[in-house]
Amino acid sequence: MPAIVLSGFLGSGKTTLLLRLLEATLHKGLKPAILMNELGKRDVDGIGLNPMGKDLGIQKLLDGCVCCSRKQELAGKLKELLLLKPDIVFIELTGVANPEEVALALSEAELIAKVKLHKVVTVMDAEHVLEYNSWLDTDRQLVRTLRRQIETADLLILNKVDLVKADKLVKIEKEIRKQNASSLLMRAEHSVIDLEPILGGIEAAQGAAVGSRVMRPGRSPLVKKKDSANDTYSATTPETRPAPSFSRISTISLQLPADSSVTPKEIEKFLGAQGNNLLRAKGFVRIPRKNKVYQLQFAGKRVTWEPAAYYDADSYLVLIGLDWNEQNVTEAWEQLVST
Ligand SMILES: Nc1nc2c(ncn2[C@@H]2O[C@H](COP(=O)(O)OP(=O)(O)OP(=O)(O)O)[C@@H](O)[C@H]2O)c(=O)[nH]1
Repeated sequence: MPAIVLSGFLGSGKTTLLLRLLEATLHKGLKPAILMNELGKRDVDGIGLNPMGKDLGIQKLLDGCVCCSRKQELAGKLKELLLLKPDIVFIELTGVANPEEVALALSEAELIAKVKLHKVVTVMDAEHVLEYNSWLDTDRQLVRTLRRQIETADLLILNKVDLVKADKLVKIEKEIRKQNASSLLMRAEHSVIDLEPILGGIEAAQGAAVGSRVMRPGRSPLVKKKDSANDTYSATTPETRPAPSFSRISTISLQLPADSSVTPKEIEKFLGAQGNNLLRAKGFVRIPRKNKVYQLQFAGKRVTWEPAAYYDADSYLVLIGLDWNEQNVTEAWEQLVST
């Protein structure tokens, strides 16, 4: 089973790309499966993920990162997907995952004969990709991870170009090229791109015709040692392992009572009050005045509300933050929803 790994910082457009890839895969008459990893305790992205009305094989790994705390579960989830006999599996990582870790996990003994890494795709938010160094400078591990996402990708997608002026795009591309000079770099709005560079060759995947590939090592000395027998990186020697992806990120799940009269504006103000500590927020909120559920997205410091007719249960938000005081955030939320 060929695997395509989707990486990229929180909110850059991975799920948006995943939806396009799923549609394209189905159009080709291929059967996709999905492994979604979310940092938060509750799923948001996987809800309503049924492109072209199809229910797809999907496994979710919540509440942690498949590259570290949930790593042991990766093999089990992939094996469950294999039982569905898909032609391809898409693995959407959390925004703070180092794709190298997943590549290593795929080369472990129990998976190596069954799952082959086909492509690593990294999606970048054009509006913020150059700011991460200064914005996240308290977490050097995280900054390193974001560099590795770029350095090790086979394909780089500079997404959200609608939010950036043309001359700045050229500057961003130059900076990206310093980190990865050779991989295909494409501009995109809402992750619309020619998908052939990602999906090309998958037709031949049935019967394991797509060969294993070696992950781009990039320029970092962290992962270099290749297991020549298997043409993959060795996951056995500790000194060759990539550094952990991040250190000071944590998530909070917040509940909104059914009878709450909190307005979208108040929620936006609450999110804004978290400043640079808040990296990402998403969830579902019923707005009583409209008697409708909306999906809230806070990504790259922008908030959007989309009607979510496919979701009709409790209101909740998942927040991902860096270096924050979880208790303060939770208390501020409780105060907001109780007034
Ligand atoms: N303006 C603009 N918004 C975009 C674009 N691509 C995606 N978005 C929006 O950005 C938000 C985050 O997109 P997702 O696809 O969920 O991002 P993600 O990388 O999967 O997010 P996480 O998995 O939470 O890290 C959503 O509100 C998208 O609609 C784009 O090109 N331009």
